Order: sequence, then C-alpha cells, then structure tokens
Amino acid sequence: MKHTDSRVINIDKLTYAANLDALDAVRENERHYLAQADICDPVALQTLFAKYQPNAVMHLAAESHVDRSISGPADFIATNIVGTYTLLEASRHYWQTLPDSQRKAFRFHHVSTDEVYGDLLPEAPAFIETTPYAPSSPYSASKASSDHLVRAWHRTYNLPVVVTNCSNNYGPWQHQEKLIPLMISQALAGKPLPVYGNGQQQRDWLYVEDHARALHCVLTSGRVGETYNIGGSNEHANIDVVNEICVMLDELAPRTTGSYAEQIAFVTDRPGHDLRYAIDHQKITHELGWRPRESFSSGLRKTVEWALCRHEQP
Ligand SMILES: Cc1cn([C@H]2C[C@H](O)[C@@H](COP(=O)(O)OP(=O)(O)O[C@H]3O[C@H](C)C(=O)[C@H](O)[C@H]3O)O2)c(=O)[nH]c1=O
Repeated sequence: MKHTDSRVINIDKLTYAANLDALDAVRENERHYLAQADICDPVALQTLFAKYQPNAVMHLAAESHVDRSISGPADFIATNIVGTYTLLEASRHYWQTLPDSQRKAFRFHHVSTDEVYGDLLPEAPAFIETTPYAPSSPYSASKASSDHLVRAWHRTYNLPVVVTNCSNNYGPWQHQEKLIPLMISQALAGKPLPVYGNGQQQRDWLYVEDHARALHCVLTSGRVGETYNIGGSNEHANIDVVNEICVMLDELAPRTTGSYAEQIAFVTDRPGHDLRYAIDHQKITHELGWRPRESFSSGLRKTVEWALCRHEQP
C-alpha cells in the first residue's frame, strides 16, 4: 500500500482526527481502536489485534483519489479490494476467539463512498441505501467490490458489520489532491485553478466533523448488517465551489490587483467523469438522529481560514 488515505482520518496521521471529540471518545473512552497497520499485511494485523484487543474496527483505509485510480488502478485493487479482504479475515479470526458477550458487541465498520452508486441524472432522486450499484471509475469499482465483500462476510460468517457510504468530505487537514484544498493552495500560489470540463458536475459536500459524528453514531448505535448513507445536504456545481473559494480569498487574503477568479482555467475533463452525486440521508436521520450541522458557507469559511493560517505559518 503506497499511499494510504481516507476521507475522514488519514490512518497514518491521527492528527486529522485529533480535534474531533467524537473520535477521541471512540479511541480513548470506549476502547475502540483504529487499524494503523498496513491492511494488506495479515501478520501486522494479527499483531495489532493481539496488542489492542479491540471491540470494533473502523475501516477507513483506502486509496481514495479518482484521478490516481485512472492513471494507476493497480494500487486501488491491492488496497481497497485485497486490503479489505485481508482486514476482514484478520477481524473474523480475532472475533471468533472472543467470549460470547464480546463477540456480540464486536463491530466491523466499513467506511465507503457514494460513488458506488454511479452517475445521477440532473432530476433523479438522491441515492438511497438500496440504489443499485453502478460504479464508473476504477476507484469506485474497487470500493463497490469492498462493500460487497463486507456484506458477504456478514451473511456467510455472521461477522457483525455496519457499512456507511458518504459524499464528498472537506475541511481542515484534507489531502492536497482534492478539489477544495487544491484550489486554495493553487490560488495562493498564483497558479491556475484547473476546473475539469465545464465545471457543471455536482457533488454533495460533507464537513469532516459532521462525518466524524455520523461515524461515531453508526458505530455505537447502527443496526448490524445495515448500510447508512451520510451526506451534507449541500449539492453544488464544481464551478460554484471554486468561485465561492475565490470570493472568500478575495475578502480574507486579497491579491494586489484583481480577483482570484481570474486564475480559473477550464481544462480537459476527467475520463468517465460522473456528472452528479447526491445523498439522501433520511435513514440515519430518522433511525439514529444524526443530521449535518455545518452549512456549506460556514464549513468552507472554516476551511479557508484554516488553510490561510497554515499558509502564513508553514
Ligand atoms: C482535483 C480536481 C477535481 N475536479 C472536480 C472533479 C470532481 O467532479 C470534483 C471533486 O473532485 P475530487 O477529486 O476532490 O473528489 P471526487 O472525485 O468527487 O471524489 C471524492 O469524493 C468521493 C465521495 C470519494 O469517495 C473520493 O474518495 C473522494 O476523492 O471536482 C476539478 O474540476 N479539478 C481538479 O483539479
């Protein structure tokens, strides 16, 4: 696994979650631990299970960037499919050794993506948990495959799993390859802001702390064997997101002349680019009482302000 990343926590850098009360609670008070080993290494995983004796595994480790999956799909197959299989097997063998009461309480929480549902037409209803899978990219196909493996381990071996599928995350500490951090850093460096195609593709934006709360909620209260969609109720076209970033930067860190929007450059589209994703999160809201708290403009402002602090004090 060359490049481990995840949409909420970078497994190798727990700092990403350090300020998230929910995940601190998961880690420290409730004796759940996050897998930190290479998930493709069964021996490392066995050592980790023996050391921590976890009562849950929250599986966030993944190759996550669609563009990378197009230029080099092999790592996605290795990490997302074989890695998930390896982690499932390590979890199953460990789980089988637990006494009855702990076996019942154990959870394998698989964190996945709305991209498994594929491309959504402009007027189509948002994805629900039973929307048929139709992944478009090597990335989303690998995540779809991992979702199926997790459900199979539940059905065949009774491993107590829960699955969540989330929309586009954003917020502090996100990997620089993703749209929002990339646009902020390119803008501040005076470089072009590369918008793929016509920029009319729509994504639903989920603030990282909202996602972390949702994960905690599903891990602790979700029904075994169930899937929960998690979204931010914030659907926006990419070009509108980029323009909003430019407006915030014009206010908070103005250029000497003109606007950051002048740096926008429309570039060749991503192959197989999905036009729209949208999440219906009614199930988790009705069953578990979770809903997103952050509006897109407040979340984006926090993200831009955080990036500006980092830019001033590298
Ligand atoms: C990097 C970049 C992206 N884009 C477009 C492509 C997408 O339509 C949108 C967001 O792209 P990004 O690569 O940040 O995210 P997605 O491809 O939507 O996928 C992300 O959200 C889902 C849920 C995951 O599951 C993925 O793991 C996560 O990477 O902006 C551009 O126009 N220019 C750019 O330079």
